[in-house]
Amino acid sequence: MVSIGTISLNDKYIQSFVEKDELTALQDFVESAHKKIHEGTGAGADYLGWLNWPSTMDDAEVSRIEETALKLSKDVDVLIVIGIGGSYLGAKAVQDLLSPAFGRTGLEVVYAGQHISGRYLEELLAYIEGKKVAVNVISKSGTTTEPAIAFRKLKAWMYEAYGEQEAASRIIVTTDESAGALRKTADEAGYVSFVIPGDIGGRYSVLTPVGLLPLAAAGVDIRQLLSGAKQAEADLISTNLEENAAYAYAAYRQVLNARGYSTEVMASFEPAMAGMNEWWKQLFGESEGKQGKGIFPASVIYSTDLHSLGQYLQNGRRMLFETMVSFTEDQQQSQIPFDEEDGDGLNYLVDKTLHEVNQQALNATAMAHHDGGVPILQLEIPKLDAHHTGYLLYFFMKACAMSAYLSGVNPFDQPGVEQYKQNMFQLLGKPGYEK
Ligand SMILES: O=P(O)(O)OC[C@H]1O[C@](O)(CO)[C@@H](O)[C@@H]1O
Repeated sequence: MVSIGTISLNDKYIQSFVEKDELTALQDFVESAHKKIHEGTGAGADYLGWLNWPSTMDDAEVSRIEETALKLSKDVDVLIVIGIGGSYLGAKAVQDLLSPAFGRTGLEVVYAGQHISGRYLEELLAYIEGKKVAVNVISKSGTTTEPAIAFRKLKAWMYEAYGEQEAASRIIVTTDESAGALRKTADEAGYVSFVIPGDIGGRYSVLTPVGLLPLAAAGVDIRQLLSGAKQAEADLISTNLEENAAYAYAAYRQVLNARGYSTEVMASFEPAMAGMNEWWKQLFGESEGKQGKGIFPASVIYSTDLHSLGQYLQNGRRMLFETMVSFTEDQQQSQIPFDEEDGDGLNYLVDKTLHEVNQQALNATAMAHHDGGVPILQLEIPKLDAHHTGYLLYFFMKACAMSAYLSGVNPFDQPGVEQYKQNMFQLLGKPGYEK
């Protein structure tokens, strides 16, 4: 168990697969990768801005985000966040994790520009008819096709619905400080704008205005989110694998990968984690999947997926390891009621809460999958709130940088994402892409 700091790494169900020596053998490599991260001596060092971001973010900018969100909450029914990949996954992940599943009150935050579905966009346009709408378009380049199409359509709708001046006051741009098509548009049209720091890539940008503005608009306490990340920044500094759970997680991943466990399944027993799983998949998938290397990131929500993928996890091809994320505190104390007839035979559980039952489901699944040949890492988080969510985000970013450097790749580029774009531009006849 590596438990210095807020998140503990429980390695109980890994010990029969990995010898302690295998992990400690990586200690020197961890130290060298740590230098790459902290001294900026590795590949992609121009994109290390996220490392000290929680402790250095300008407080006045946090206030400006909060003020903009407050104004939106008074003037607007629906905020449409337009972006793809790292431009929206973090905000959606945190919003889904921290907002109630039902009966969300206040400003509604919805997403567009993550795909080219005409059906989705037309349904969205029909949905916002008669509502007070604002748009936050998020794109560093401003030319990514999917969000650019969504923005063009929504902008046209807004100019038609509100007229030029009011529509412009309802558009907020988050983009590069000085470069790119969207910066030019924002400056020319006089849109309110926020800056994506030049040294922070999309998938590491959730704690910048990219994630913070939509989250503040959705009612998330962004100062608590940042305070958790700041604590993680301070905690996850040791190079000792016995003291730094993020580095131990990264090192275990690489040991397992070397043993042929090439797929990692992120598993949670909390359905609100589904969005976080998607954010995590982009973070690790884009950071590590290159040069023919990388652990394939997959995800499940249990118990739901125990009744779809559970069979495969238990008895299928043995190239999987699981990372189970759980929250320790029972925040709801939701009881199972007594039933006189006990037709379902559940009366034996009446003195237990759903949290306790769910925790035993996790233990039972971990035991079963372990016995079926699946190594399991367990990340234990004390509580599900904004502070601990901020901690978790930073934990994964730090672990990802370490893991990618350990595997010998640049954690901060994504050259492979271009290939489909080139083909698509050629097929669509974009000028300049004829060949
Ligand atoms: O912000 P942009 O330029 O629209 O790019 C969107 C996304 O595309 C990527 O560059 C590649 O998937 C991500 O890192 C980024 O979040």
